[in-house]
Amino acid sequence: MLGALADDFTGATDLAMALVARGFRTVVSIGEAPSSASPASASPASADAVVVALKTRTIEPSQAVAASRDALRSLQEMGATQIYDKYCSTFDSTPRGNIGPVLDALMTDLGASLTVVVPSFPAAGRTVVNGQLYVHGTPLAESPMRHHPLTPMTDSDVPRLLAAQSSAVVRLVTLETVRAGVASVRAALDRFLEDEAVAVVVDAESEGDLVTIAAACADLPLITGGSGLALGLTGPGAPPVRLPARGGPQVVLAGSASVATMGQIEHARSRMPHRRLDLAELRQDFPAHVGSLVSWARSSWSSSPVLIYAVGDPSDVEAAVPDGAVPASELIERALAQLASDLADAGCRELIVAGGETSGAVVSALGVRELVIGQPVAAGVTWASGVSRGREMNLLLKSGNFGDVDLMSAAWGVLA
Ligand SMILES: Nc1ncnc2c1ncn2[C@@H]1O[C@H](COP(=O)(O)OP(=O)(O)OP(=O)(O)O)[C@@H](O)[C@H]1O
Ligand SMILES: O=C(O)[C@@H](O)C(=O)CO
Repeated sequence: MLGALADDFTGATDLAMALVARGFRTVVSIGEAPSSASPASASPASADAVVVALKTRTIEPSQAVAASRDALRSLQEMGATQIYDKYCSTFDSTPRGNIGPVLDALMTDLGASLTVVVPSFPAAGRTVVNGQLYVHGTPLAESPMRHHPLTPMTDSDVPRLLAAQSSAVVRLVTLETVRAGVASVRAALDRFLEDEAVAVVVDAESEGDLVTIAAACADLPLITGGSGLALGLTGPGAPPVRLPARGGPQVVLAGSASVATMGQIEHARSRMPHRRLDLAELRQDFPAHVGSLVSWARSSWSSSPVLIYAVGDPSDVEAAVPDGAVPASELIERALAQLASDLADAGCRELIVAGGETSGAVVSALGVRELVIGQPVAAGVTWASGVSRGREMNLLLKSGNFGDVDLMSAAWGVLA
């Protein structure tokens, strides 16, 4: 069995959909290893891959390490023979972590002397050449990720980013070696082996490169990267699951401030009823503001999906927290989580959530323990289903920068 841990929930479904596409019967477990009450279609006993969805990207490094170690232990108890540490294809992190500290801890616990670091995800425009991470051809530090509210990325050099937060010796394998084939990559990795733990950043520009890298890493106890590396893995050929439409009201909750999400919000605003969360009102009377949005959604959702969002324009992002106030990110995550919970109670069984941190807050509030992966929607974006308070719900957890501009209105059609 392949055991994986993802540092956010959208990343978990991104990886799981890649594994499903490669023939793995895959279960996504929320926050911990699966229970025995998994859906029969993907019970952990019969799973070829288990992805544990964590919310560790931006928490204290020590907490991220502890949660990742717990997840590793559970995966090992379930018989995982290789571990896949999934982080963002744009290496979202701060100089303190959490990619490095988690990688260090997993290497120690697994007794791994060497691992690879492969953020590339060419289908979503993320490539690594000479250790430099590009987003649709633009260096990461010049891309909109520079202005991310929680993990602003101001350097494009993956070895340097990693070295700042990891105690492993950091090395690089360039594209030339990758293009020379599996044996060349394997030989390069072997040459880097030394007494200390070694993390090797490996260039990849195409899916063919990722297939080569995955083959060269088949024997490593730990591999790390975005979801692209999974394209080189091969499962036993389990058929994909087709989720049914659930009927009833459809809701979009967007906490992401990413450029792609803003474009999708703008597109959706001309097609569906919409409201923006008001930070001042949330600070003044949180329950009243959330309550008014619940009433508005219920009176608006009979003939169209409804959209509630946090950021429609970059100027909506709160740069500095007013003195003594709760940070905007915390308020917005709490508000969207409460809205998801109240709207599910009011009958919503189909929900799109934009943003990884946001998805973590929403899915936890819904009490969903496991996700089954259904129909793909776009690169890295998929429908999934989970049980919330005894009811099956269809959930689409969208990474901030993923999906076409019409995703918020078009994705529902994939379920029909
Ligand atoms: N107006 C705002 N001011 C400051 N922070 C905000 C504002 N609106 C939203 N946020 C916060 O920004 C963060 C966005 O992170 P989230 O992971 O949800 O989206 P993303 O980074 O675009 O997605 P992903 O991680 O999948 O790429 C959330 O914590 C959210 O609460
Ligand atoms: O790898 C990615 O880009 C996504 O799965 C993600 O983690 C964004 O939060």
